[in-house]
Amino acid sequence: MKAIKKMIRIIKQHPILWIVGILGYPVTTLVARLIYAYGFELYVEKLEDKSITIKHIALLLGFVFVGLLIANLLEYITAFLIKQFRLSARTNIQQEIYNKLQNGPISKTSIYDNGEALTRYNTDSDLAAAMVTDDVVLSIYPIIVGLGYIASIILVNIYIGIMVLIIGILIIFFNKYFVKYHKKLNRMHLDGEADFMNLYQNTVRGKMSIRLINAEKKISSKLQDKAEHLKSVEDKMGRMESYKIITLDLFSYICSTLMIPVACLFSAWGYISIPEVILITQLCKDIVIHISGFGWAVSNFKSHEISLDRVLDIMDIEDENNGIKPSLHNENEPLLKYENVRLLYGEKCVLDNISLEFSKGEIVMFSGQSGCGKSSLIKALLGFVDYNGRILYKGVNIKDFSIQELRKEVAYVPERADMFEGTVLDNILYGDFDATREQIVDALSKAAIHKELDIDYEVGTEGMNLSGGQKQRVAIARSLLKEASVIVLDEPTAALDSVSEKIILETLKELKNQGKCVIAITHRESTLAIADRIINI
Ligand SMILES: Nc1ncnc2c1ncn2[C@@H]1O[C@H](COP(=O)(O)OP(=O)(O)OP(=O)(O)O)[C@@H](O)[C@H]1O
Repeated sequence: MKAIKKMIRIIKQHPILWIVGILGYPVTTLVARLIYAYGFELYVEKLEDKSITIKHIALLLGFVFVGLLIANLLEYITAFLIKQFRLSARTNIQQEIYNKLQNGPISKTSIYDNGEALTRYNTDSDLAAAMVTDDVVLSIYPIIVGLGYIASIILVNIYIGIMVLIIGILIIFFNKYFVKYHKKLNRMHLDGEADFMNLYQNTVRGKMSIRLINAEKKISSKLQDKAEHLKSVEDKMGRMESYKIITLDLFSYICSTLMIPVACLFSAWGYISIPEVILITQLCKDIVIHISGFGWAVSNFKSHEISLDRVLDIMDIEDENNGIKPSLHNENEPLLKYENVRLLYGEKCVLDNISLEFSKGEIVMFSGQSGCGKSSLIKALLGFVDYNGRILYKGVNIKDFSIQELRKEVAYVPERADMFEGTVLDNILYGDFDATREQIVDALSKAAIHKELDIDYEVGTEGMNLSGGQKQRVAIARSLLKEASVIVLDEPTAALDSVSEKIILETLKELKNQGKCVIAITHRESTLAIADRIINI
């Protein structure tokens, strides 16, 4: 029941396509088989009253042929529909995962960075889509077709019908053990894959550091260990499938074969005719194969459910708050106020009982021991770290208005700024796509970058063609275009020479004179010198 509730999230995307695709295949197969059984029954009647003619045989063949042709055509169409649904479900899941990772709160989404995000995006979304489509079709198919057959056999001979039912229940019971084991293995496999991808990506990015510390062999053996762990889980999965074939399938075949002598016995006792023996044994074989197929489908269904859970973990994250727009500044209120703020990473408290005020037209700098929580304190303002207590902007609790609107008011230059594929100009324009050429040139010169870099210079993937200090200054130029009221800079001068630092400090003073509130984190004495207030954390 729980699984169905979870599946509905995905099915809701195209319910009609799903229903027709899921039901079409087993229903058309059943109809085709029933047409065949009906034709066979008519044939037996004619045989029994010895009135069979070539015309009857031709009619039977024609009847069966047309029936099967129509059924196959419908089967083909429904199989096509379910395939379409599966592909669109996978794409929709992937899009939702991507959007959630972009729009969900950073404090909740960052645990899915790297390999974990990739595994959930690729493997889990595919298996989750397979669960709501192929696994459901393969589970429903034997139920509908098997029950239809059992009903027909019960109609022909109630004792044989009940025997088949008992065998079916035994097979399903037997399969329970495999379901549990399959599920456990699948979880191990997905965790192992994410773990492997995490290390793999991490080492590809960090290849320079790895060479510098001569750790190639160590890292490569670590990666090898993880790959071997994955392989051993895959081996176990393969072995489980083999055990299943030699136990469950063998059991099913023995049962279906045993039905032939049983039906003959019933015939010898005069309960059923010879043609009925043929019909029953043929149907019994079919039923037992279907029931065993049901066992396989349930195993897959249950183990793929883990993937559905893993994609729902991400899909259920709520977007960042989209509350009201900020109200006008009440001149009596400080521009920004922290009230008894307690910063949290999950259960871990980083800073407690922080109360601070910031006004327009001032430069406030934070300094303090590494790891004491300076960056986290300003990240809370931007919604990147969870906290208790209140942060007020223009007198309004920031949790009450849209985080996107708030971010328009606050420009943030992190310690390690992200660069995106494209030119210096492309990267700066993220601050304001409508900026004029004069504004861009002005921002570049205030960020002390205009003499060094041409605006059409390609920054490369993740800014690999720029130095650390250049990246920082491009990020400062980007933030200057934003025209924000609060400018927050994390170690803005740490990677700069004294000439560039001087230009940046002049820019900060200019921002202050324009009535902006400048907040910076720094350890550098020369930078601290221009602060109106220094707060030691
Ligand atoms: N995503 C995270 N999850 C859990 N703990 C974190 C996370 N990010 C930071 N921390 C912890 O929070 C504490 C404060 O980190 P923060 O980066 O705010 O310190 P900082 O004062 O800015 O340090 P530095 O001067 O070295 O940059 C540290 O103990 C760090 O281990």
